[in-house]
Amino acid sequence: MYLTNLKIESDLLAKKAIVCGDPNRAKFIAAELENTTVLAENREYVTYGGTYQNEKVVVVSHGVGASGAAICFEQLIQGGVEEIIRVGTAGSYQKEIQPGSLVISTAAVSKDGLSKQIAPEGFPAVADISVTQALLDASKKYDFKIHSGITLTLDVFYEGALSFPHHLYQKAGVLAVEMEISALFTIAAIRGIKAGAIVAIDGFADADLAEEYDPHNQQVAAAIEKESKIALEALIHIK
Ligand SMILES: O=P(O)(O)O[C@H]1O[C@H](CO)[C@@H](O)[C@H]1O
Ligand SMILES: O=c1cc[nH]c(=O)[nH]1
Repeated sequence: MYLTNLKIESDLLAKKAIVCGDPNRAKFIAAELENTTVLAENREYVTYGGTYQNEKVVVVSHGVGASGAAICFEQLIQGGVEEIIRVGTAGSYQKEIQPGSLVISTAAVSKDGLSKQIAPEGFPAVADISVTQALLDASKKYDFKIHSGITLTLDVFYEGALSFPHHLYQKAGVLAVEMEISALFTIAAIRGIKAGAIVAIDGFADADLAEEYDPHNQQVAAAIEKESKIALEALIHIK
């Protein structure tokens, strides 16, 4: 089957995929594979293939935002992918979750536009339990404090005339905010595949907590390196 937006023949894909927003991060993660090749490129969607500990894996960038990312997720699933881990970045809602930390998302609040247009109101966006367990197990190999809990998925990066009530979600104990996880978890549930997500914290999302936003510093780069290794390790050990 030819997957139009990814511009790839499905038989080039693997059953296991790492996805991330940034095409450069996909390249960085793919460098951890053996026999890495660029399989396809179109728009924000760049697909790498290779093996990790002898398992066939693809690494695919999905761009920024749930709607574009959903095209990527749907086509990967149409192409036979059965397990997907998102390796992202997010803004923290909690003072103790500092930039450079990692968060495993166990579920996401669907504040994106896409999820509510593909599933009924109130449909939960939940990570697959075996993928989450694999991420938690893989993270134990690193001497690094990793948080796990609920994240929030939003379409908004810059506020407009309306303010988003970040403080309510902060008060409710949501750990971090990003822009694609709820779409991934919702699509995975509807299509019957397994998905999970880990994010590197690159700053504080809420204005009350905000410090200077610098997602390109060394601390964040180190966290991205760590989450990439954790995700690859987890991907090949999902039970
Ligand atoms: O770093 P990625 O994976 O792109 O994730 C986060 O970063 C982007 C915003 O800068 C959004 O896509 C958000 O979800
Ligand atoms: O969506 C995002 C991603 C990273 N950091 C944020 O504050 N928001």
